Amino acid sequence: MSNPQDIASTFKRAMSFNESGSQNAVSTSPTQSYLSQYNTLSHKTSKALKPFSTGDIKILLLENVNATAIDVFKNQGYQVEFYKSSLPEEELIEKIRDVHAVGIRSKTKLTEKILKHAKNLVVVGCFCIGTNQVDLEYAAKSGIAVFNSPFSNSRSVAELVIAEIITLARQLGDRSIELHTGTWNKVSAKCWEIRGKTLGIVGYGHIGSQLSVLAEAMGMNVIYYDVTMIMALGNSKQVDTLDELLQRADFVTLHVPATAETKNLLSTPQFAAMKDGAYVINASRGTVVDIPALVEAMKAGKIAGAALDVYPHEPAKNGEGLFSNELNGFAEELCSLRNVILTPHIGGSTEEAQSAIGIEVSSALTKYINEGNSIGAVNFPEVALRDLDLDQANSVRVLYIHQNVPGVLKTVNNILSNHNIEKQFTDSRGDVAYLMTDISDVDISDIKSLYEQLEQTPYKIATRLLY
Ligand SMILES: NC(=O)C1=CN([C@@H]2O[C@H](COP(=O)(O)OP(=O)(O)OC[C@H]3O[C@@H](n4cnc5c(N)ncnc54)[C@H](O)[C@@H]3O)[C@@H](O)[C@H]2O)C=CC1
Ligand SMILES: O=C(O)C(=O)COP(=O)(O)O
Repeated sequence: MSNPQDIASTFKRAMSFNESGSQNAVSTSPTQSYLSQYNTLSHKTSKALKPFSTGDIKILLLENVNATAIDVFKNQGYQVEFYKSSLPEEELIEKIRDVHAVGIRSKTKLTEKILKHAKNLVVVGCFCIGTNQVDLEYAAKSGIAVFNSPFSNSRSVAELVIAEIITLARQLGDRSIELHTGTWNKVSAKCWEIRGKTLGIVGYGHIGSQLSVLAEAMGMNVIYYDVTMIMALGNSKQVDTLDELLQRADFVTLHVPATAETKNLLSTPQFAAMKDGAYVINASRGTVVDIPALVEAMKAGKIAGAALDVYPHEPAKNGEGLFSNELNGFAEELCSLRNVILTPHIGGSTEEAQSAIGIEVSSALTKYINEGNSIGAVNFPEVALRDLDLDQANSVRVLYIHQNVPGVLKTVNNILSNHNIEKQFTDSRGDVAYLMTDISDVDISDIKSLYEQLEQTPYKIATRLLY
């Protein structure tokens, strides 16, 4: 990973324009920006025509994103506004209006309704794995790139699940609650070793496969079901259907994303298909298990225990309970059941994971803001060029996001044709395309006109010039 502090310094030319377009020197003190850019997005106000330096970049961080991220952003000279929790919708709409980047975790929903108000937003950072909380398609069509951390908390989740397998098998939660409330209850009935038992993993991606290795090391047999064919690690075996997995597993654990296909992936028929006395673990998303159906299966004695880390409606901040959201109508019954472990979405909540995610996602955002590099974006064409050649006189990087239709490249290159094109790279993803071009021999007085011509092209979504 490149040192984030180096990123801005690759753009050493200290120039900017004021609103009348005349040239100004920008301070190059270590805490200030070296970067100048024109920036706008198609639906944004004319205010965005005012160029800014990195010191003008505003970052909104929600949900207690790790301090490592704040350090990375502050080292760039960005302005950072930080909140420990997610924000209510109305407040979020207010806060998101002016910012260039927003950092969230799994709780904050960035819907079309909210993103519509984000007039200057260039990039979203999900400081977690899941990106289901963001309207990725609307973001892409609005020229907003979204990044996440694909695996920095995978190990933390896998370790939590290992702990839960043993905790359920030995009824540790119940024994602990009993003794905390004064009852000595020494039992071995229906308490098991996990050695030799079968773990069924649904979703054999980063987390599922990591868990597979740990579970085998403890003597479990591992089978897994995934919609794609994936290489088996160790002695684990892929099965052809979810039903086969459910019929064979003593423990079923879910590691799939929240999609339309995974909604209620485990419901009444699936619980019925499972072994009598099997256990269920869900640390994926709250939509994946039909909790009322789970409650019924547990009350009937079919399922011997469950560990849930995620819920359909999670509280916005610490201190609130599951009961505080009336949509969680199942909460009371769930809490009354024995051998149920309920955790507040802490699968990825370790010091190691959070600090790694903080650095990884903030660095990706910084590279995108400062260089236009979109490699790793989850919703966006992936484009990068090597560093802008600073020895090259009067070079400018043109970042141009547009609708993916024929003829755009011709139009743009016509506009750029008075300059030497040093490097150019384009990529498309669905309806959106992203063109990055380094041009040289640009007289500084031409930049504004170049920008305005690009802005007037018919299929433009957003234009930024870095120089
Ligand atoms: N509890 C927590 O704190 C955390 C929860 N998560 C959740 O765990 C999920 C999985 O994370 P990763 O393993 O990193 O994701 P991943 O993308 O590496 O793996 C997901 C796997 O699920 C498979 N899959 C998708 N749809 C499926 C279906 N209908 N049936 C069977 N398999 C299906 C995919 O092919 C893929 O192999 C994330 O999407 C996130 O929602 C992730 C991190 C922390
Ligand atoms: O990484 C994920 O997808 C998670 O679910 C973890 O979410 P969090 O960062 O704890 O809000």
